[in-house]
Amino acid sequence: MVNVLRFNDVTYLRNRRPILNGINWTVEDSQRWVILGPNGAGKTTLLKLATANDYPTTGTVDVLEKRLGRVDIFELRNRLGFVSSATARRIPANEIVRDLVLTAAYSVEGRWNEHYDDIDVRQAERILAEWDLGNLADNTFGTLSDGERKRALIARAVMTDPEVLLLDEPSASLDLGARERMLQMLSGFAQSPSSPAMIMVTHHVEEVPPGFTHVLMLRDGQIQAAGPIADTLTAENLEATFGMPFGLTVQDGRYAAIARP
Ligand SMILES: Nc1ncnc2c1ncn2[C@@H]1O[C@H](COP(=O)(O)OP(=O)(O)OP(=O)(O)O)[C@@H](O)[C@H]1O
Repeated sequence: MVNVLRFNDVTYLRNRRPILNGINWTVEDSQRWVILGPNGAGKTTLLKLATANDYPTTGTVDVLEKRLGRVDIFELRNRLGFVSSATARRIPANEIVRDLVLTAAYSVEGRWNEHYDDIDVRQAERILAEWDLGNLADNTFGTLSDGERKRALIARAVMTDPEVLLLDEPSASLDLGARERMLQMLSGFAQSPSSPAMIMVTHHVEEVPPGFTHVLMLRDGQIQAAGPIADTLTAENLEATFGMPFGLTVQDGRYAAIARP
């Protein structure tokens, strides 16, 4: 067992305001975590620390057993897969989908004159098929729908065989069909024993893919609840996290929450 993340008493202050406060959190390599919380709770900030894109004000963050502040963060980031809405903005509109995935193995965006090994080409084709992008492989990134772009970015992130895959709101802004397709794929990926640890931020319990094992519920920079999803994703904890009462149902591993009058 490897601890892919360990936050020890982490505080993150901006303008003397605690954006994260007293965070203690450990993620093991077999676990798939959902981070749930309202707007402004600190979810993206938590991911910034987990992806070695910032440092805690106090406390310690270990990523893949390396302490932030004592390790070459560029080397560390190469071992992580991270997809957020900012990732999409960095991709040129004329980038071909196949190249977008293939070039991840060579840490570049935009294909120049690299020579690609057969093994990487085969892996890219397999991943494109796995994320239902086979028919779109020759299209440019700019012509893809939002849902297709998100799948393409996840495919690019998994191309490098990351040791942890972090996703910031992968289902946001998708239509019902695209969201359900995304959830099915994330669920399948989460349930594969060969997949890396996963951490996914969302605002909605309806977007929790079956197969995710743990949930961390955040409000005002503090953990309201964290642990195995079956015990932790409860109506009581949702009320504590979102500040209003909910009725919560679970069917076939899918959650749904409706506000109680
Ligand atoms: N660099 C910064 N300087 C000042 N305030 C910041 C900074 N980064 C984040 N914040 C504030 O910290 C709070 C948490 O922000 P964060 O983006 O982490 O929340 P979030 O849970 O991801 O929200 P959302 O769901 O709306 O994306 C917000 O009130 C935000 O305005």
